[in-house]
Amino acid sequence: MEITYLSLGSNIGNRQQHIAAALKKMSENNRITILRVAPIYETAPWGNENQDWFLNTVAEIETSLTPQELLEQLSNIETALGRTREQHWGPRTIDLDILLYGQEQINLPNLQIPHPRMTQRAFVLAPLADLCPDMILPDGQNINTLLKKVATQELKKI
Ligand SMILES: Nc1nc2nc(S)n(CCO)c2c(=O)[nH]1
Repeated sequence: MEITYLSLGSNIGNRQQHIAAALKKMSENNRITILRVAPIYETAPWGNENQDWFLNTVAEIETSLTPQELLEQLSNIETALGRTREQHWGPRTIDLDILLYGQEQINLPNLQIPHPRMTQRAFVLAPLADLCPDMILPDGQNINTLLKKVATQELKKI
């Protein structure tokens, strides 16, 4: 069993409901145990600023699924909740990203762990730091140092 951190985000429709529904579907998988969920943040859109603000949080889970199996389960949940992949980095009903899978470092065409952009994103680092204030990433970076670097990205706890 590995301790895994997931990013959840939504910026279409009832954003809080989409996040709650995704967590519920995860909890219904008997190979996933949700241990803790960070506070939810309202966050400025990153990457493509020309879209609505998101709600984001991070969930800490324990899973016996392999990283690839977990990715597949998360994709199934996104589809079940009406995710359509129109625009890259565009609006979405729900987005589930694997941030960390234990201390593993994975680099496959369809799966990079730790998430390659997580250190650039306040909407990931802030809730992750709520759960793990002294986290050191597998490559040795300190979460508090990283948080300072993204301090200009707007977000607020709801
Ligand atoms: N604030 C914010 N900006 C984002 N840009 C992208 S892409 N995404 C989707 C996650 O990759 C988000 C997000 O979840 N939150």
